[in-house]
Amino acid sequence: MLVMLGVDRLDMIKGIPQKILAFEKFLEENPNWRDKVVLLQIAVPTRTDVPEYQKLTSQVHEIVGRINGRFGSLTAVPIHHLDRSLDFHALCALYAVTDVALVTSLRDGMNLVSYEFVACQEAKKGVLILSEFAGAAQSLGAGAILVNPWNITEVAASIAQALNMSAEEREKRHQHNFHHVTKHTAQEWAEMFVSELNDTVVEAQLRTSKEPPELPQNDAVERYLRSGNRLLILGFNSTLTEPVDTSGNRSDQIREKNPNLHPELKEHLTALCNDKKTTIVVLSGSKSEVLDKNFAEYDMWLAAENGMFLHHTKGDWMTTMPEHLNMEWVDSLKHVFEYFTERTPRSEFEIRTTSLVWNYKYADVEFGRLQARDMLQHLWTGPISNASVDVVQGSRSVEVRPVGVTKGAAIDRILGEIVHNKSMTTPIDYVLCVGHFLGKDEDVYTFFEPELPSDANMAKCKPIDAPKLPTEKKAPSKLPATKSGPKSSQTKTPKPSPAPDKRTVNNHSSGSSWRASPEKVKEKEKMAWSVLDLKGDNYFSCAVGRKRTSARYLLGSSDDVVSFLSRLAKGT
Ligand SMILES: O=P(O)(O)OC[C@H]1O[C@H](O[C@H]2O[C@H](CO)[C@@H](O)[C@H](O)[C@H]2O)[C@H](O)[C@@H](O)[C@@H]1O
Repeated sequence: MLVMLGVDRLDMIKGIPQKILAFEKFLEENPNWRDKVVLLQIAVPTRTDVPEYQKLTSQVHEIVGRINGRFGSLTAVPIHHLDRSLDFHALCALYAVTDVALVTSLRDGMNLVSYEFVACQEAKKGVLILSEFAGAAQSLGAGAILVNPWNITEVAASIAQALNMSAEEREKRHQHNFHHVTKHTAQEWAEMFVSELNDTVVEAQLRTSKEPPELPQNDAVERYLRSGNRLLILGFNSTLTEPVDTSGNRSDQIREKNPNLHPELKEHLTALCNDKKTTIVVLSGSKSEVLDKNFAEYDMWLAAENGMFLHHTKGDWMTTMPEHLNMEWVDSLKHVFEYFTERTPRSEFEIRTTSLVWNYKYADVEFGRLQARDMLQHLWTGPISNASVDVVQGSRSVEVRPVGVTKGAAIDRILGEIVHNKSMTTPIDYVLCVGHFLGKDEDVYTFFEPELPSDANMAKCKPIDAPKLPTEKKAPSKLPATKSGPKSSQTKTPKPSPAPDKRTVNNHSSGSSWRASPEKVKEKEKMAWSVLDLKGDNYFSCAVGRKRTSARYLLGSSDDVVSFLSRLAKGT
């Protein structure tokens, strides 16, 4: 005898009459199954004093009675209907012995029963028939048989399909759902929720914070000249690139897809890169190929895809990606990005190794914004509703990346690698961090935030209670002997691949891995911290072309960045 199970509050939205009627139709059409399957319906009483609910109870009892009368025999009753709840252990036991669970909600926010059923089915690998109108259909839909509960014929056919399903197919479907239920736990949800909540706090602070002042260029140049070990972190797009017309006018002029390095920067950048006391890192969202194309000739560090890939222009690319970066969501999102790219003239869609980016910089601004709004709605209610991803909305773009991929999160690892590679023993005492970064990536500004500058006016311009990392980045009295540190074994070039998690080879023993072991990463991060001796006045974070920012200062455009860098290079 196979067991089918329904567990619902006895409520109109649960579609209990529809479920029982579908079961009746199934028995009608499949006489061979009579006496071989039983439907156990636990109908937990609710709002029993409300006449509509009393009516529903009578209606259900009447249908159950009729069906049992019609298909029952001396030895078997097709439906066991219980107007009661069960204690949790009994319920779990019941879930575990069930062959087919039947959820026919006409409307349901989520439907916990489907998750509980899947969680208890590790041994049995039963089938879940699930209403497409239950929220759970979004996450368990791929493993379940989805039905429209109003369509009695369809539900009856699905019951037949479930009962006759081969063991292999049951296993496959179960594994899909079991993986989902065990991976996306309440703990994971809570972490994501808190992280999103924190983001909204940061965004709100940015909205209410005062506009920072212009970069005090004279002071920044003077301090640069007086310091012994400088670190310059530069963004790429709209920071070091030639200005482009993004007025949103409808023009069909042909333009390069990727922006190019500002033509007036070359000479100054060369001079800065050749200065032994200066280390330059271009930290960009762009792919490694784009950065190589623009910066290969300079003696500097390139950090592509928001710091997930790193190399010195004379060395090989390596990854700084966290071990378990999940990119499973990419495939289900691609078609959404394609859909909006096709329908938004002059918008672009880029698949990076660690993110998907839709950019409407060159499209009609108003139309682009409307499309972006629709796209976000589409994303949130569909493919990413259960994925650990961040949707990063720019002024003219939408990006999706795994949670935790930000420039600020990567900088620790980048610094560790640079300090180790250069065998740096003099503390870094000057940091300039300039970019036209997305809000999410502004964490790179706060990463370096040391003590507040002595200037009282400056202090006022800082966002109140902005989230801060340790208040001062200071070297211990003794610097580590970095020269004897282990040599990096990361020696491969990142190749564009749609599924980076598949190529995170961690073959330390062979020495061919291009991901450092967690121990090595930690060691290098520690090293980075120990060579930072940054006083507030020697720290210049600067947002380009933005007004609301957590950076200390502003510059208007990439033209201003070039002119400032030329002053640093010339020492004027
Ligand atoms: O990472 P970078 O190379 O330094 O560039 C910064 C970001 O540039 C792009 O975003 C900017 O342009 C978008 C399109 O106009 C706009 O929506 C966003 O607000 C800007 O920040 C790029 O899309 C990002 O991936 C870069 O991180």
